[in-house]
Amino acid sequence: MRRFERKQNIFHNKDALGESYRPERIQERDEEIDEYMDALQPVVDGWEPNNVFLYGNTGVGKTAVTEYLLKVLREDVDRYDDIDLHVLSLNCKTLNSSYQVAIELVNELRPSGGEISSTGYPQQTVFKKLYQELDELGGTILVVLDEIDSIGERDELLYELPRARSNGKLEHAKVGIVGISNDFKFRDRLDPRAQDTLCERELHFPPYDAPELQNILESRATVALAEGAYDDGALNLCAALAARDSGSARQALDLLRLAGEYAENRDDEGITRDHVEIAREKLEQERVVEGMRELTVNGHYALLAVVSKAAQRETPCRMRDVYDEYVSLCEKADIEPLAQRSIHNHLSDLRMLGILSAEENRTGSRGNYYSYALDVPFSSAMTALTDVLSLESVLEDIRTTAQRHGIV
Ligand SMILES: Nc1ncnc2c1ncn2[C@@H]1O[C@H](COP(=O)(O)OP(=O)(O)OP(=O)(O)O)[C@@H](O)[C@H]1O
Repeated sequence: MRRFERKQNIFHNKDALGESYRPERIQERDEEIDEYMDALQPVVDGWEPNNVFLYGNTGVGKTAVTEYLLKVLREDVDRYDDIDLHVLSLNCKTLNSSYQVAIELVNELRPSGGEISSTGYPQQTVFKKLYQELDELGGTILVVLDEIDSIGERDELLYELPRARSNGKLEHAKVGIVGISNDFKFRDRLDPRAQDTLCERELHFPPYDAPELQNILESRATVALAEGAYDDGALNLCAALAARDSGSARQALDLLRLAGEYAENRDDEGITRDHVEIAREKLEQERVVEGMRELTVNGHYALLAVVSKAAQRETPCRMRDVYDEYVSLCEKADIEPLAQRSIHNHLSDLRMLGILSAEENRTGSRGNYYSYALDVPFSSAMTALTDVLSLESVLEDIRTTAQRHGIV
């Protein structure tokens, strides 16, 4: 039987490529950090904090920069005796109303054993309890709400909390909210009053380009990887792939970590571009499988229709043609097809998930239309569909057609 044996020829500190690692230094965000520091300056000056709203795609450093700056801020305000700074951080992912967020905040502020139950109170009672707790703590309190968009339409807390002091509900505490989101539409959907308060200072974090990701990776690789276990080529490719796809540092780091695992499992001496290519395929595959979980059966069929068109080398193809293909697949599977409008919505979802791409074509007087194509490798989409659809003969036909057209 094989036994475990320590392998550390590739990784020096693998955790440094993981999600929980806090980088010592933040690369490529000098401008955003400057703006962010300006927004937080009133804290150091002893005034009421600004409310700050940070937005940008996933993996572009919103959380990393926030954690880094709050650490610096805490250290720096230590020099001033008259500032008593507290930071309350909450990820709102599973909390979808002001009520739930307020309950979580109250419970975070209360000693263990003194928590309140998550149901059964009128909202204003929970808010009142929150103000009491905040006032008891006193000083300057920054409430960091990550993934704040989860709060949805019930966003009353976002305008009531920042106004609590001026409305006489807080006496001792000066509260500021730092909201973080990767949903670009969230801000526009907010109640106008909440929008005015929360977005007092807005900071946009744009996606990273390849040279920026290269620098971030280089700095992380020196901590995470063993000396001589990687070359610029491998880092370059991780940076280029992530920049082309999403501009996310998380994606670039994931690629590097996975490529390192492949190299390690195969007892190779260092990470090469080939390992990165394998890692890319694996990550893409995971993304499709993950995305597929969110789809209904008809979403799977909509994707199958595009996959079938791709097998015939007929993508990008128009909605009309995707729909005809979808109807014919439904007939083969003996299911009732949905109307074209619904399939259009499914294709939009697939596009949002990064599984399909859509190209806009201009036709002049007759308006514009979209052409759809796969945005993931054909083989990844096929594997994911094979897992969720029991349609062996249809899938086999598509596979044969693809082989005939030289698509693998
Ligand atoms: N400028 C940077 N310098 C160093 N590391 C970075 C930088 N930007 C991002 N990272 C790293 O990339 C990963 C993702 O960053 P982070 O979690 O901050 O992204 P985010 O914008 O908050 O994403 P999400 O919206 O998905 O929460 C983390 O491991 C983080 O340490």
